[in-house]
Amino acid sequence: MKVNFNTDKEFDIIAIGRACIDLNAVEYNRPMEETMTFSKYVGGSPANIAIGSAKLGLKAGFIGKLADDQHGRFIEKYMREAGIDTTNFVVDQEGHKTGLAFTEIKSPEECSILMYRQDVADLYLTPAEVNEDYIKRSKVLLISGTALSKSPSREAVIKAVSLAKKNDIKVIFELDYRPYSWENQEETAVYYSLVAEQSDVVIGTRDEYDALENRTTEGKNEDTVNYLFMHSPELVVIKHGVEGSYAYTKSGKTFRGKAYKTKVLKTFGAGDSYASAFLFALISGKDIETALKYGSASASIVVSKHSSSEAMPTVEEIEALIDKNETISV
Ligand SMILES: Nc1ncnc2c1ncn2[C@@H]1O[C@H](COP(=O)(O)OP(=O)(O)OP(=O)(O)O)[C@@H](O)[C@H]1O
Ligand SMILES: O=C(O)C[C@@H](O)[C@H](O)C(=O)CO
Repeated sequence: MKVNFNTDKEFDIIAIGRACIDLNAVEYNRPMEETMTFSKYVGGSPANIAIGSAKLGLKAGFIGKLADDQHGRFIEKYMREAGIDTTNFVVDQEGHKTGLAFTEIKSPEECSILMYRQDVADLYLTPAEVNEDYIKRSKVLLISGTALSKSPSREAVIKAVSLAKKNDIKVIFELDYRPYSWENQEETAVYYSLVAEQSDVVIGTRDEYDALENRTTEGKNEDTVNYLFMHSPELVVIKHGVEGSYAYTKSGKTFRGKAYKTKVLKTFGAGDSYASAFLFALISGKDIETALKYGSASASIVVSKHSSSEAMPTVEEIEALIDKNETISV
């Protein structure tokens, strides 16, 4: 079963949200207090997804706000050289800074991210900086949930969603829930449900859907999809870490994607690499079952490497892993 996209578009995917810096511990398998050196990469979930999908051959664009500093310029150059259209990046003129994410790798299972996101430029994107003529040129608009956490970025994203709907562009909502970005869970649930109900495809982990539904205990996938299918979504993807993922269609079908065996270095980056390859496969006309394999294989490759963005795999690497067929049974 496939998802249909508008074929006569210049861009396959335009992402909106943050493009930031990841500083990943070079000395790992220890607490960050003992890490003296970090490697710099472009980061931020929607930027990682745009980079991953461009590496797989999609034509990607980006809507976001960058700091007028060395980090902002590094991000723009890196993304442009990765083949992403960066013409709709706005450069902040009010002294806001680039978001930084320091990653701690204590062990392959124990990873955490220390975020510096006070007054970050990406959350100052305004509705006036979102351009209808740009969004109209894409098959897909990819929304990252964190961009809904503060105004004016929140309103900018809501405007982008309504422009996409007006122009018959598919809205993909990657929940990308980062609790520290939000005032409280009530607020998250309000904006997450507002955007999820208007989206065509929603992708998130079980925990993220619990945030969307404002639950304190783990919800059931069946209840989540029953709720979302009363609204716009035609496809809902729910990820369960190493236990794999499920894709549910409005027409009542369920598909399961199994995780692939790998030597895990760290766990972050899994979600972004999964989304980029899953969307690449769907937009390239592959069926949902195959798209789940692409997403899982891509994630399995990225968790074995040091970064999230730079480590995004090629189609050949993904297909080689799928062909090996060494899935994790849980
Ligand atoms: N340890 C692992 N080994 C192999 N594949 C994995 C592992 N962990 C996750 N994956 C793959 O990555 C996919 C997404 O992982 P997960 O559900 O943890 O998403 P996420 O929480 O969004 O990721 P992130 O840690 O980047 O926020 C899974 O469906 C699975 O296919
Ligand atoms: O999304 C972020 O802001 C940080 C990411 O770039 C980081 O690599 C990560 O968390 C990926 O899951």
